[in-house]
Amino acid sequence: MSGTLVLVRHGQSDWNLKNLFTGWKDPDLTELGIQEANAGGVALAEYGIKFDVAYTSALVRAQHTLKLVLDKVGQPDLETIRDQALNERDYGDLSGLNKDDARARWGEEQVHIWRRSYDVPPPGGESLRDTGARVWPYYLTEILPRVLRGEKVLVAAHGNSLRSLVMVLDKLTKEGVLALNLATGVPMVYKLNADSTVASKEVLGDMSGAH
Ligand SMILES: O=C(O)[C@@H](CO)OP(=O)(O)O
Repeated sequence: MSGTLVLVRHGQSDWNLKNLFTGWKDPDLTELGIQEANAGGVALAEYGIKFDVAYTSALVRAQHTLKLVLDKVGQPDLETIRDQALNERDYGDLSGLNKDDARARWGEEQVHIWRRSYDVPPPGGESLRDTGARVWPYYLTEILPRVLRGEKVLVAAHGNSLRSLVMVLDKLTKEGVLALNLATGVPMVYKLNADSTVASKEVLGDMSGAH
């Protein structure tokens, strides 16, 4: 057995609440988002884990989530590395638009394809494959080596940047990833083998609450 990788999606953001495509825009957490992040931190504290390092994106909602989780696990001063490689998928021209307005304009099916498909990019933005093309190399070169050294690594990031990672870790197909929605503030605990394959996955909470 090698190390442990914990992934957590940020809590509800102001733009999740307003039902706006967010991408690289930078809203903070709502009150509910703060509660969700705190609940994730409590779940990790009860699980009994102490981290060696944390990673997050260049966006406030993920950084704020990480801070709340680290406070709950009693490690407020943990080494933290921020990198835009872990940012949310760039939503391009959809950024800032209301998701219901987009459905009315382009149709339910087209909007679902932009939101959840593997390789269809929203206009001017990144597909999940494009997002994975920056998340996965960052994971392989920066995060995975530390896990393989036996460290316990926490990553606080975003719905789609984490979907691109979970797709590979869980060996999901292009079709399988369509149905993957990550809940906000619910930690996913992966134990990795020395060859970097997944030995076990545990979800510390209810995955039904995606925004
Ligand atoms: O707006 C976004 O950036 C994301 C995450 O909230 O939305 P979606 O659920 O469409 O991937």
